[in-house]
Amino acid sequence: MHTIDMMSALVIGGSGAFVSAGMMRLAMQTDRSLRRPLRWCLWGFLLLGFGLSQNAFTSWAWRLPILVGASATLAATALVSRGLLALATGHVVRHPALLDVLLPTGVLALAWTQGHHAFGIVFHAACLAVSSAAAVALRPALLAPRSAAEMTVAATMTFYAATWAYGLFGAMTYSGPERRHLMYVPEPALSLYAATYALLPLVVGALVLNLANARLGQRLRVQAGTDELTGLMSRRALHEGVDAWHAEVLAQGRRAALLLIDVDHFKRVNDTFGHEGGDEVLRALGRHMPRQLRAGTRLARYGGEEFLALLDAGSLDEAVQAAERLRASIAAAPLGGVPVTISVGVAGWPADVAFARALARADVALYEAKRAGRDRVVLDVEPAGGRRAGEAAG
Ligand SMILES: Nc1nc2c(ncn2[C@@H]2O[C@H](COP(=O)(O)OP(=O)(O)OP(=O)(O)O)[C@@H](O)[C@H]2O)c(=O)[nH]1
Repeated sequence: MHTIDMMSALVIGGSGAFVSAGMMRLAMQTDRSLRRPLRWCLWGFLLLGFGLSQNAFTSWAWRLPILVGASATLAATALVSRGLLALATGHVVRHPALLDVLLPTGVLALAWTQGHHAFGIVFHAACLAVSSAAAVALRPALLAPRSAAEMTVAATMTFYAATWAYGLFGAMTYSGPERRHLMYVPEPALSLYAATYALLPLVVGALVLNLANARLGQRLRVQAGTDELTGLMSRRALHEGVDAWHAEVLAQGRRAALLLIDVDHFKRVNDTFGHEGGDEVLRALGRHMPRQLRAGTRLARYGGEEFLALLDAGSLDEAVQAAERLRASIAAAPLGGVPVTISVGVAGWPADVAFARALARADVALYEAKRAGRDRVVLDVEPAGGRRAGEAAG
């Protein structure tokens, strides 16, 4: 009865592994960057499907299929673990993937010559070693997961390692006749094992896809939050956290200030040095400006040659001084081989004022700086009774 359960499990598990291999093939087409780990999983599932199904269908009298099935299962565990590890933690195992296939086959072939009991023990010990190594490597994903997918993968690998540990115990204490299906756990646990191994290829396949999706989403989020040319925060990323940042600064009893920064006569830079030369200046600004501003300042590329810095300062004067230091440092040294200057509009962002309103005030101040001759910093004075930007600082 249990033997038939095990055979059904091998058929179901084998089919599931082949379906999972197909899913890996499809996923590889959607995203090239994850091709390598997905390819390892694809080969792993193919081997697993082959190993499980040929064990279900070959004659009971043959012992060789047991060796082949065991080698395929062990190699599959190593390959899929390698893929899961790369997807969950970014850690890439260095040795060639072929070793994951050849090494288990060699070890098991040696053990096979020592009879079924020794073989069962070595097989379980090897599977336990491979799956435990993966579970240990995935520990960060279990203890401090960045996504539910990561945590589920780590939990599944831990569970999988535990099943091999119990299997090893079963193989070591087993003293009956040779079993064909390699599972030497006591009879009552056999059905549970059958169900587990029937479901596992599909569960792990779904997890691999989930993890690949999470990786992809993470990469897209980073890409969306980063300006491609300068490596600074994108306008969208700056907008996302802006209100929380404002509340935090005010809660600390500090002033929030906006520095709207625009490169002067940038059209001339492009006209003289070409668009590529202009891009190089923007890249150099992306490297230079964060070094000049205090750590923790949120700096984004806001438009073509326009940048926005969110500053927390003790006073608006302090913010103006920071802007002035930035302006002077850029005027003093050519960036990307091109001498450029910047104009900066500074505005305070008081409590109960919307971000858009504070930004509009910084824009007015920037306009004043341009109008007054560029290469300067102008502080906007929040209109009280209609005072205009530039009057206080100009
Ligand atoms: N190379 C390069 N140029 C850009 C990029 N984005 C915008 N620009 C150029 O920046 C220039 C901005 O020109 P304007 O808005 O007229 O201003 P300006 O020449 O800097 O003059 P002022 O701002 O008045 O000092 C335009 O020529 C845009 O084509 C970019 O990503 N790379």
